[in-house]
Amino acid sequence: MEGPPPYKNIQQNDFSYRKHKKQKEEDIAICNCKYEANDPDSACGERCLNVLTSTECTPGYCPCGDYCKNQRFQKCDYAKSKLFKTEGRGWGLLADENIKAGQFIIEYCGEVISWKEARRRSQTYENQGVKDAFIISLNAHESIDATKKGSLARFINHSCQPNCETRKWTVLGELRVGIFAKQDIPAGTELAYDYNFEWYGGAKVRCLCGAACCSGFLGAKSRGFQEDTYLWEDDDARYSVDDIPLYDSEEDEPATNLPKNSHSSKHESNTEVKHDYSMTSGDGSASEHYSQSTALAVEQLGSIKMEGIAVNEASIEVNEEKKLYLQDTSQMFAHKNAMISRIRSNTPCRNYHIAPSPKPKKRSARYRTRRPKRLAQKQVDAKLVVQLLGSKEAQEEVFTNESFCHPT
Ligand SMILES: C[S@@+](CC[C@H](N)C(=O)[O-])C[C@H]1O[C@@H](n2cnc3c(N)ncnc32)[C@H](O)[C@@H]1O
Repeated sequence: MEGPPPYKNIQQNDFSYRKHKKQKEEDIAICNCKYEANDPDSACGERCLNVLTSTECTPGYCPCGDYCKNQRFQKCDYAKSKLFKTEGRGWGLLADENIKAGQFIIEYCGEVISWKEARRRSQTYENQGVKDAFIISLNAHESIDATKKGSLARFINHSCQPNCETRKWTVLGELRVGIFAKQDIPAGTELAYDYNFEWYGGAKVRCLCGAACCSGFLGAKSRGFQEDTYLWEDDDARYSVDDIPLYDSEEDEPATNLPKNSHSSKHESNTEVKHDYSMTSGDGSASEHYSQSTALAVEQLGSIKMEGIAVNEASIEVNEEKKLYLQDTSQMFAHKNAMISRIRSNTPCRNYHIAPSPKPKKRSARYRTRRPKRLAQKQVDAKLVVQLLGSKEAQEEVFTNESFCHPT
């Protein structure tokens, strides 16, 4: 049987992009554990101060010496696992022994690269037709790319009901990502964790994890995905109100009868919506592009494709919005390891459309309201209206102004 596409197996992160941090002696965390032969947990077990802060003990500094059990990343203290071919999800990893809840299974190794480099690479991989995503976020500034160099952890698939999870540990001054068991895992079971996949555009990949609670697509819970899905619904022809006149039924009041303040508030809200930047999918059909392609992806907001009119005026504000979005995103990444998705600038799915806007107002697409009814001039028979009006003053007022509203 044909194996997975070639990659270099590594058991420690690769630091070609930058040097490994040099830990200063004063920064080394030393626990106060004391090894006792009759208590195996005494040598840096659950109660070890370093374990409690997800920091590995530094060899030569740990009071337990060779008995220290808190050097699992450094010693590649992995659970046994093996590769297997899945149905529809490429390769996967199986537990090759019984694994206990909480056990360290394997490190997610790869090349440590900057966030910017991750973006650049993901675009390159996309262009090269790499189908699977292997870049995960390490912190707000860096990512781990296991595409060309990585450990077996790169084969662990996503599940919406996972038996594993990622955890970050500090090892010799550097942050590292480990895969840990969330529950007891019997030998022969597929290992899976929740990718927290960040979707920023491109094909929506069907999730084939098979869990009852499956969210349907990789990244379905991510902000980008949800906004995109929301906007697609908003643009659905069923919700279009472009051709609906100002008032819809006989019971509706004509605009001329509306109290002044209510008219102005209506106008205000219209203005607000008009000023809103609507980012909409240029081609709705792309949202239904349930591709099986799973090329790895890093967001590419820098290459936003703007279509429509009034782009110039709007662009400053859009950049603001973009900045906020990026800030949000990096903050999110500071808290979790996310498999990263990319905007594919060449897919129709992500054609941002900037609505014409005389004076832009900052509002998130998330809060975007439906497009307002068009303020069409209703043709009014003024004389008829006047006859129906009660007061003389009103009649005079209307006759005086009749020329303004009567059709000519
Ligand atoms: C880190 S790789 C996992 C290993 C990959 N299966 C392989 O053959 O190399 C992530 C990729 O695996 C696929 N994948 C993982 N979990 C999946 C799932 N639940 N449903 C569909 N595809 C999945 C997607 O293509 C994703 O981009």
